[in-house]
Amino acid sequence: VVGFQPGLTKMKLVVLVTGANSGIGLALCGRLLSEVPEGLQLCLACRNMHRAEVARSALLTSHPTAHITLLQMDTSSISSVIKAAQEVRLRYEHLDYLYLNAGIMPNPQLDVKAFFKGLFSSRIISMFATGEGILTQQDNVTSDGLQEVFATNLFGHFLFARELEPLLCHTHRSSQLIWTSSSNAHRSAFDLEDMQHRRGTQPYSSSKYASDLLSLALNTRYNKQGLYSSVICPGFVMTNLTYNILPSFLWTLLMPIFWLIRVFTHTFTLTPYNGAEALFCLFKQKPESLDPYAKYHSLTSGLGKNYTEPKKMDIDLEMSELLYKKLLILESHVKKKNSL
Ligand SMILES: NC(=O)C1=CN([C@@H]2O[C@H](COP(=O)(O)OP(=O)(O)OC[C@H]3O[C@@H](n4cnc5c(N)ncnc54)[C@H](OP(=O)(O)O)[C@@H]3O)[C@@H](O)[C@H]2O)C=CC1
Ligand SMILES: CC(C)CCC[C@@H](C)[C@H]1CC[C@H]2C3=CC[C@H]4[C@H](C)C(=O)CC[C@]4(C)[C@H]3CC[C@]12C
Repeated sequence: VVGFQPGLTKMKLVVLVTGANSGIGLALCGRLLSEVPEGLQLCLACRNMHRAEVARSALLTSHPTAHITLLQMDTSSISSVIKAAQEVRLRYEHLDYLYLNAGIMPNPQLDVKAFFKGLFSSRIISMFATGEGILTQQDNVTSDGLQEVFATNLFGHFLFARELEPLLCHTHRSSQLIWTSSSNAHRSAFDLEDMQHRRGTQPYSSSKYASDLLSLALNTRYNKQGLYSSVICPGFVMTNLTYNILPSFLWTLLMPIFWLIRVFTHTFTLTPYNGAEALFCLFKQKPESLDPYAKYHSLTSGLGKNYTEPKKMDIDLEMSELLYKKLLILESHVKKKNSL
């Protein structure tokens, strides 16, 4: 196990970040290490170990005394998630922070007509802030027979957190689950009868809305056991996830315009460092003080100042409970199928 030192977990805060080898996840790791250089046992959970090694080396270059371990996990694969959770249970007695950040938006398509229509409507600011109604994706099916976006962004994380329950639930010590959701999460894209979004063209929005609902249900279930869940939106950030939407030369041309747009909507955080603001902010908050109905947004002002703002989500308890029950049924189904 790369960088693993038994006994270390007793003194340090244990933080595990999924999708930690690039973008917002990697930026968060850098920010956490700058905040608590010595007091952190950081575990980077990544599907690609080569990229994980590169990320670990980069973090160690800027934080040479940091304790960083790696964990192989593909959140879209049931067996990989179960195996990774087993490994975490062997390594640690307790997890203080579990950042559920890995995510995909495969084959994104910009609806150019809807975009230009939106440009000349009153929806313009919200269109830029959320991307609502102008982006579609083409989903795939995993070898477990699940929709890939649902499996990667939501279900793999759900299963992982459930498998880590003994490390997350303690009456004398609190733990935090922090989901990287999105302002692109919309109720209209989500259907309880089709929670994997097999039929629609907005699996990304659906999976993020599901994570907002799930976070609420987790709070209902687990707060008494010291586990708190919250969701954040990093804003619009230039990362591998968004580069795919347009050709790279167009992004370069658009950059000055994006800096200008930031004057009107602070949601254009643009860099992974800025996007990680809300994730970093929640690290410093008492979980009991957080609002389970709020999404915490990373925002960057026209002058480049970062801050975090909570906004009420369009979710309700009844729907969150129904989703939770459906996820439990799917969990027992996939475990049975994998003979677990
Ligand atoms: N960029 C943006 O504007 C926004 C991003 N977000 C969310 O932020 C999160 C981070 O994305 P971002 O940093 O932008 O994009 P990146 O593509 O840079 O990061 C995504 C991370 O998730 C990992 N990942 C993807 N699929 C899997 C998988 N099956 N198993 C394990 N890890 C996986 C990637 O690993 P690998 O290198 O192996 O692909 C990578 O480390 C995502 O959840 C995204 O939805 C939310 C709102 C806006
Ligand atoms: C001149 C045009 C071709 C410029 C098109 C710009 C759009 C491609 C982008 C404008 C706003 C962007 C987004 C906003 C919200 C993001 C959301 C929070 C998320 O989770 C994923 C990515 C976004 C939808 C992002 C995607 C690109 C834009 C629509």
